[in-house]
Amino acid sequence: MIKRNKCIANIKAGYLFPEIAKRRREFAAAHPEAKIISLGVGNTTEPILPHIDKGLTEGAKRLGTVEGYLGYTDEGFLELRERISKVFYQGKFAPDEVFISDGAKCDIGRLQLLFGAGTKVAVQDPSYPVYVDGSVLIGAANGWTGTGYEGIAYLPCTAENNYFPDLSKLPSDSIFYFCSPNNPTGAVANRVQLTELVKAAKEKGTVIIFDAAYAEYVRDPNLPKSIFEIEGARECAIEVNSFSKPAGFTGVRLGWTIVPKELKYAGGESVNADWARICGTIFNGASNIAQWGALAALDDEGVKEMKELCDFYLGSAKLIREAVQSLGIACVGGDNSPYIWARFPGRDSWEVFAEILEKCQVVTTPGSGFGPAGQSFIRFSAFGHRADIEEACRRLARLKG
Ligand SMILES: Cc1ncc(COP(=O)(O)O)c(/C=N/[C@@H](CCC(=O)O)C(=O)O)c1O
Repeated sequence: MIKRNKCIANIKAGYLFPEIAKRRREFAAAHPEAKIISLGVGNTTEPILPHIDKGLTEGAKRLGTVEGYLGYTDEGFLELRERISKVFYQGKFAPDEVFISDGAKCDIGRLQLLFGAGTKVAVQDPSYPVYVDGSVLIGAANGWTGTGYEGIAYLPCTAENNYFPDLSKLPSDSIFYFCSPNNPTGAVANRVQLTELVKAAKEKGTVIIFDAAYAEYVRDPNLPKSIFEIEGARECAIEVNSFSKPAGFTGVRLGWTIVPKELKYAGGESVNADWARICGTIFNGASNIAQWGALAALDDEGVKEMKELCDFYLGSAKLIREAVQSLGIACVGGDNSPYIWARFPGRDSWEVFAEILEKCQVVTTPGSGFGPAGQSFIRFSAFGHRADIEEACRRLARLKG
């Protein structure tokens, strides 16, 4: 009989968000009258705005015509790769450094293949679970020790260090997943911090995998939206990004990864060439319809619509932050990100999750699901219809006393 892949045996049962969905179903079954509101999974809820939606629908119609039909497009439409470079990176990347994908999570999973088993992995703690779970699945980390996975370097990002890690703890010759604006803390690294990060990575031979999935939520003009705003990043960083949160493409599926040609392995081989080989071998390209939608999102009208959508969710984040703060609960985030990170000192995150669900019929995300340093925190997501956000904020008052 075939033996089970030990890497899958190593991973704790249940990815975070399906576990939350399971507990929500159980609660709903026990309380059929409850009108549950989700401030949990960061899944967009608002309709795609007209100009971008027209890009998708016209793209779909094109497929029904002889002259418009397109099959496989491999690394993606040349025009889309050029426009991503122009709109987000001042044109400083050649099209063959821009890889179109079916989403940032999918690319994060595939990027693990570039570095494979036995690579040292460092993450911010807390952070998006895919970095750690993906590393365990590929064999770059081992079993659960009770507080974390063996082989992962967890770099705490806490109130005490203003949610920026101590880079002296960054292992050499590792890959370091860095997310800014951060999921779940909402912290955005400033230019000085990212400059320190690039300097440390180059000194240590570390590759930064910079996850910029929430970059379009940054509203402070002094805060960087990309690691490539920092001198020297081309030699030590890969950037992953997505249309999910700025355009509402969580179900449409369209992301991209930037792999600069300057990025080399220890032996001088090209990481960009290997990424092209991996994508060409196990990925048959993003949907053409999604790519036409992304092209619409990147013209002047589409860029305006993405800003409008992000502003809408940021408005909801502000309401949640005010509601949580009015309870005397310390929290961060929500100003340049759609997540609020609230601290419940001395409490177990899953217990607070259960209390909020019980008392308020509101689903949240327990901070411990993002890593050991997330214990005693709760993440509130601003992705919801405004009426639901307002109702959830009213209900949170039940936590008083
Ligand atoms: C830092 C970060 N990077 C990538 C993604 C997913 O991007 P896409 O695969 O492009 O939709 C996400 C999505 N996160 C949501 C959805 C959950 C999930 O993707 O597993 C959440 O944290 O609630 C993310 O937070």
